[in-house]
Amino acid sequence: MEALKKFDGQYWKNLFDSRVGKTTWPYGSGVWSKKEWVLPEIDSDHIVSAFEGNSNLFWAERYGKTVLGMNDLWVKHCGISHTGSFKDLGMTVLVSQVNRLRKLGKPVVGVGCASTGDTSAALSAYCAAAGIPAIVFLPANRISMAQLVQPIANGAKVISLDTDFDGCMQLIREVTAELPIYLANSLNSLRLEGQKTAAIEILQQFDWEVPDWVIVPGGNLGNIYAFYKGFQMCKELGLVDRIPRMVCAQAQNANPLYLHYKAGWDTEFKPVTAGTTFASAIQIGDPVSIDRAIFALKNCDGIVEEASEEELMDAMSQADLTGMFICPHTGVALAALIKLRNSGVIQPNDRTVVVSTAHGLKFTQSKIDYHSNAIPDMASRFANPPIEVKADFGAVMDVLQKRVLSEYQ
Ligand SMILES: Cc1ncc(COP(=O)(O)O)c(C=O)c1O
Ligand SMILES: N[C@@H](CCOP(=O)(O)O)C(=O)O
Repeated sequence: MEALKKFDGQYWKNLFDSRVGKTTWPYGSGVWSKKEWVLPEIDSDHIVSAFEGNSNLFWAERYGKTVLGMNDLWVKHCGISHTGSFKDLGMTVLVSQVNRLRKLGKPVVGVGCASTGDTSAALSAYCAAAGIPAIVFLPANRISMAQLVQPIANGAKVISLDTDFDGCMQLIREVTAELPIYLANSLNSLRLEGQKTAAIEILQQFDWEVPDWVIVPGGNLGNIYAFYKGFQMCKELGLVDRIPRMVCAQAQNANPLYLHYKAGWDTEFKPVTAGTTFASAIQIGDPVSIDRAIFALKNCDGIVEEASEEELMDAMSQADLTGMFICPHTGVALAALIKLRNSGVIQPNDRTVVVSTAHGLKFTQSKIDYHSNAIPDMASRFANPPIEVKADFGAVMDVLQKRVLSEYQ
């Protein structure tokens, strides 16, 4: 920070703005366009990048106005990315550093992680791009098919374990303590250095105006800290004069941070056994970045909210009906927003950013189940199942009359 403070806020804003929309290596990446703040000393030739970042900050006009009575609701689509989740932002940094270490002759034989599906996808892709062996520990039958196929296709060693994510995490920590395999989960701060650029990017996309709220779905809890760090650096280095309040949103079935927040922060943190949730990538009971998350939330006057399965699926489905195609984790964040709007904590004119963490196409089975009304004990209020019609002109006209034209009469 001392070195960065030699330049003023305007210098950094001009530098970062000058790199947007260019392809100059490596600054065309949203992460590496902030290289001086991320990993300044790495040689550009050692960087492994898919030009990640620079993701769409989408004005959710229809959803905001019709569902929440809000004018200034935005969705930061971090999941519209190389491997379909925000993990690319951190993985480019971690794998670049490993690439550098290997080029310097350090004994790193491979990189390993435990994963609920997105970290493994990102690790496998970046390692494959650099020719570095990747080893991923996955909880058997707990991740989506689209997520599972990603490391398989990218040539990683996929170890499917008969345990949950927390069990996989425990094992990978033990294994990497014994073998020269580099640990790629978010307790490695290189990951967070990359992920923090999404926060800087939000400020940049708002022309360095600070939103009132940023809502982030939380699981292993690295990302909420990464966002805090990005915002805080912008404040400390003079690019903005305040930071937003943040909300960490958890699934009710995997809510250890929420329980800790409700208990008043000062009690001892108790991990939980995470239950099944459609937001499967945040089915985590013993988050590795718990201390960082608490630090971040305390320092931004943050809030933790939770969402039931029905609330998160309804929120996701209703958002999809306004043209988005979001993942269930983003549904958790939107459900938290609905609660905070209803309780008056978030005001109609507050500028609010919901962080969308993965692409909806990775979680199509949950959408199919919802729209087929196939989820037990769920009303699926926004289900839109296909209408099966005989291939006959009269039958088709009949259906259109009843299901389409009648709505306009
Ligand atoms: C899609 C998705 N959303 C949210 C999260 C939560 O991020 P974090 O683990 O950094 O809290 C994860 C991973 O945990 C994820 O894969
Ligand atoms: N959702 C994550 C869980 C692991 O998180 P990490 O950020 O610590 O790697 C995943 O996709 O694996």
